[in-house]
Amino acid sequence: MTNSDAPAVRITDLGKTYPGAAAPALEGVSLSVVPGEIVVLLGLSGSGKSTLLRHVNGLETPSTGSVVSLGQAVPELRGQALRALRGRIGFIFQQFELVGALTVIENVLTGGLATLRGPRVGSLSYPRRMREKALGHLDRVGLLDFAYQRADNLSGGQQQRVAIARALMQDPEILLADEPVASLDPESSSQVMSLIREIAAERSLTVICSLHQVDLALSWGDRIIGLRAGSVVLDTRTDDLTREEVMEIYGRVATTTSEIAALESELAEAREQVLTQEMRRANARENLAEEFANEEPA
Ligand SMILES: Nc1ncnc2c1ncn2[C@@H]1O[C@H](COP(=O)(O)OP(=O)(O)OP(=O)(O)O)[C@@H](O)[C@H]1O
Repeated sequence: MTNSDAPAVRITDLGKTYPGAAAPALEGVSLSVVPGEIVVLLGLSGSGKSTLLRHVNGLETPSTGSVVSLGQAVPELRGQALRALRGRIGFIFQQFELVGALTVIENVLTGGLATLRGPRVGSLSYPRRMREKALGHLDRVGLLDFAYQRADNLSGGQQQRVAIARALMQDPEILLADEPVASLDPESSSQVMSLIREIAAERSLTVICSLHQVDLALSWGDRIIGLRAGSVVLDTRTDDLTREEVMEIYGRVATTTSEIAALESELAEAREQVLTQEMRRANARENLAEEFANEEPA
């Protein structure tokens, strides 16, 4: 195998059981993702999508099996080596994870912090070349005019575009997206998903994205990986995949429109619960970040 044939991600027999959990979050998961591929993870809430994504950049450690990202055995990496790998893998979250009290450009600049030493306060404390790069990314996501506004003045769709610009500051080779449009309205969702696809094509990025929307997954991804209770139950290119085949991921055969509608309303409810929990966590994180930013130097 030449280097260019090497998978961007190779996962072999991955298992993950969280401490104290009655059942594994992942079990026997094996898959390879080739460079430039756009993969969607689909499955009910709790099926293991986030856990799988978080193994790709070492945010989780496997209980069994192996994860190789960009040629490196992720669970074996520590310290600087792990940080260096994470620098090559961008991550976009459902709740954007911006610091609302900071300006848009400062949020984007934090994406390049790993390359600098010491803390930075205010966009002018970053090198000029980084500010220019950040403005370029903001231009690419259509938000140049918003660069000096507070991030929390922007709509959800705009905030997610800022998060994309922030991820681009890392010059990532892989982009992981954990339900990036779950909290957006349909129009903003479609703008954000189109933007991710366009940017992935421009930069030959490998993308692994978890979604809840079956139709979006079918029209957007090159390949769908379906998870049910931590195991892969479908792994197929989207070209000749039908909606009914995809619905089988959800553990029952949904052939009629009303069955699909019932299942989707169940999904929407589950999503709502997750969203509420994540909003609580995001608020807590943001309060901490603001406290930290306002702290008097010792
Ligand atoms: N940090 C954690 N500690 C303990 N259990 C966890 C942790 N994170 C996830 N789990 C459990 O692991 C299982 C898989 O969760 P995961 O978040 O990966 O699923 P998901 O498919 O991403 O769900 P959702 O669509 O709701 O985000 C669930 O049973 C969940 O409760």
